[in-house]
Amino acid sequence: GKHQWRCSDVVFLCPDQSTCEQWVKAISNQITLLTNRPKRLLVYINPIGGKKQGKWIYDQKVAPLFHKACVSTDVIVTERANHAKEHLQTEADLDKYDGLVCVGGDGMFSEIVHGLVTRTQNDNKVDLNDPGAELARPSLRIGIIPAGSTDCICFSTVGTNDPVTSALHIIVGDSQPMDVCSVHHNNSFLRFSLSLLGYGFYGDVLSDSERKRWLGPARYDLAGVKTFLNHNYYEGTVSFLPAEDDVSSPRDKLQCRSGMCLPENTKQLTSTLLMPFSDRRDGWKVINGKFMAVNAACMSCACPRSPKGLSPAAHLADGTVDLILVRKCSRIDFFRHLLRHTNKDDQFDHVFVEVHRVKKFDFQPRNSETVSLEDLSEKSTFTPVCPGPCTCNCGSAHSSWTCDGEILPHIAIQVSVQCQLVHLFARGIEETQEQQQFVFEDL
Ligand SMILES: Nc1ncnc2c1ncn2[C@@H]1O[C@H](COP(=O)(O)OP(=O)(O)OP(=O)(O)O)[C@@H](O)[C@H]1O
Ligand SMILES: CCCCCCCCCCCCC/C=C/[C@@H](O)[C@H](CO)NC(C)=O
Ligand SMILES: [Ca+2]
Repeated sequence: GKHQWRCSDVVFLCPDQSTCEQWVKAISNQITLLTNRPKRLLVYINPIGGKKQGKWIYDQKVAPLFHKACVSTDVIVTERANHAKEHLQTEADLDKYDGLVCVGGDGMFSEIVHGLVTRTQNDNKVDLNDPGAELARPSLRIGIIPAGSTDCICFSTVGTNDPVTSALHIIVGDSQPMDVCSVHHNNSFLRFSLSLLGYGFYGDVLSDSERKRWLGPARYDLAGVKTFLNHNYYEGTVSFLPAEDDVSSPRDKLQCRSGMCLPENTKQLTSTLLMPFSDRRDGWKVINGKFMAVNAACMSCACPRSPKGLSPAAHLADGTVDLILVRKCSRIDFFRHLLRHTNKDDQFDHVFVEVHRVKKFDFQPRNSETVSLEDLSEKSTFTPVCPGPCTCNCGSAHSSWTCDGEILPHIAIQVSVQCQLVHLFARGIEETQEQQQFVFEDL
């Protein structure tokens, strides 16, 4: 139930010992032939993510399963932020492994993706600072054992944040391609975004919640209430290159399900992704406005707090990102919109909300960009950074971007989707039995 997998024992009865041994040998041989199953994994554990249970979860729930399945592991418990990233970038002997495992939350997974992807670009002499560069794809898959606060990437790719389920997807060698957004400031690479890139409301929530990390996962609730009460809006210009209209839409109610976002099914969607960078302004649209939030969801961003996610129909591996613009509105309207993140109502069905499926977008804050995080760091996000003296929540304030829970050092950014850049040990969210039954009856 609820996308959770469990181990189960199957008892085979046979007449004698030698038949039994033959069966065991035959089964072992068959399993050895399954080349998609990893045999050797490099595991990184973040001991301080979420409720600080990462090490316990791995030792108690995951390691025994890997042992049973004859998967050997090298385990590194991180000692500081960026430990895993730096190890992957410079030291790790990646040829020894069939995959990586991340025990932690979205921030820890982001570290591992940054380490692996940067290492792959260095090995292939690809310049990450070039926004038009075609990035090389890493050969190793990554498994996520959820042990964070939000675990959005695990939830959006598996349908649950359950360590045993994730361990079993790793053991059976599932493979799910995943889009990654690259974020640049001018010609300088800032970060990759794997789940939510958010300016305005979510940027402010994340800036504030980082100061409350000692509260654990509850920091998001407290920061959320505070940010909501502040009710800030921000002015800026969003320019974007839309995906082809006839392919799919963020409002088509077609949720990304297992098998949908496989390479053979997404050729049509990705065929025009490799356009020369000089042509980038052809077909672009520009929107100026006052925004409560500018959100870019590379995947649905489903998580326990928002079971359908910020963009329920976003696809994991179609080479697009859903750009959600929430314009200035009343507090009560914004509350209605936020509430719909948590229930089944359509969060885009408001006049002040628009959503676009795009391949690339730029954001430019009003008053042009000379503001960087260094300029902002001394000032609280809740004190508007205005050109002149100001005490109200006026539109000349700047927010900051949250990128998978990290704050970006710049506000003017350029974003492009790197189609299927990484692969996870996952298979996408499977239809539940009731959903399958429903489709069958419909047919
Ligand atoms: N040993 C460590 N000490 C301090 N920080 C660490 C350590 N190992 C990793 N980190 C950092 O901790 C940050 C948060 O970790 P993680 O994402 O696992 O948990 P979370 O923030 O609680 O969950 P979520 O991202 O799902 O909301 C990561 O950005 C990572 O860089
Ligand atoms: C009136 C009730 C309002 C409740 C609104 C709840 C909406 C929660 C939506 C959370 C979306 C999370 C998307 C994932 C983001 C992650 O990248 C990041 C790091 O883990 N986590 C957060 C919380 O930003
Ligand atoms: Ca996508």
